Amino acid sequence: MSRALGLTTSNTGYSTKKVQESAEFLKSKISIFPKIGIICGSGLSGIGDLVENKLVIKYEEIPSFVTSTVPGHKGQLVFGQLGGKDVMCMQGRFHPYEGYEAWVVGFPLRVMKLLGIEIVLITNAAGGINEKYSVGDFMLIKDHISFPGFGGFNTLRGHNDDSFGPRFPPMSDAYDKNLRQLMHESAKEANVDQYMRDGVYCQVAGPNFETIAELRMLRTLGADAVGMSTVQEVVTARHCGIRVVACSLVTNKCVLDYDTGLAPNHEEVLQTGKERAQAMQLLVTCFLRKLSLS
Ligand SMILES: O=P(O)(O)O[C@H]1O[C@H](CO)[C@@H](O)[C@H]1O
Ligand SMILES: Nc1nc2[nH]cnc2c(=O)[nH]1
Repeated sequence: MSRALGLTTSNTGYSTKKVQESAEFLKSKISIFPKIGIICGSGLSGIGDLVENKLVIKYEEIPSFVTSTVPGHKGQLVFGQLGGKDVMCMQGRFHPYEGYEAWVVGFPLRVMKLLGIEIVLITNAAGGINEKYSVGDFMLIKDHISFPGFGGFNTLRGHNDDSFGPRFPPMSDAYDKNLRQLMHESAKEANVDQYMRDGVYCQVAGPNFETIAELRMLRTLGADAVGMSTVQEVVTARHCGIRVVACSLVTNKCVLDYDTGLAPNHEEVLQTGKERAQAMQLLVTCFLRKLSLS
């Protein structure tokens, strides 16, 4: 245990040895090395079900992978083809509120890097703060705010392995402009562009949903949607040079007024995921088809 800056932690950060062990294990199982990673958000694991010629590897089989404890997250990697591209798909992610250290949450992205992943497509379920958003809309993430990050819950905290990336990586270009453009074009082609928004994702620690006062504060700060994931994955990916495109599904409208009697719940989140699964799958498949790899 160490005590620094008022934060008590046993976190020593990423262990390159552990990342290498995970990557070596996966390399021994696969014969095709994809360049695209996909992360399925809550209720969106159907994207992984569409993968063809599947090789499924449960997280508990992979050295140093933890398990997904949240309903709607299957907890397995799927290798195969989607939209004509070789992909590695995470059906289930790790969240800070599950009790995992920040580096554990971002760990799979380092493993992706060693496997040769160049682009990661991240999805999540989020509550819509922007009053123009409707349930079922997609929000292409153009930027983020991370409250856990501000509080020191940073995936890059601890020893920096320079072979992955610099000590102080920029995040001004976290969400790749060209990939966002391609996602918009894909939305047109998939005929879902009327649901497509561009916005700022705000990560909170969870697992409780926000109070009304908190949501009003997030709105004032410029957040368009709120969730409990994604940022540790994005920061880890960008640190080691993986390009990122990320899309939220607005699964519920955040309640910003008192006395409505309305309250969010995870069942509603999963239900919207179910209802919008096909549209999200179409969008992702279209994007992959249009993507040209170097
Ligand atoms: O971000 P994903 O994993 O999609 O899940 C979102 O949905 C859950 C809440 O219903 C939280 O875990 C939140 O982060
Ligand atoms: N924090 C948070 N996460 C979510 N995930 C899906 N909806 C929500 C929400 O309203 N708030």
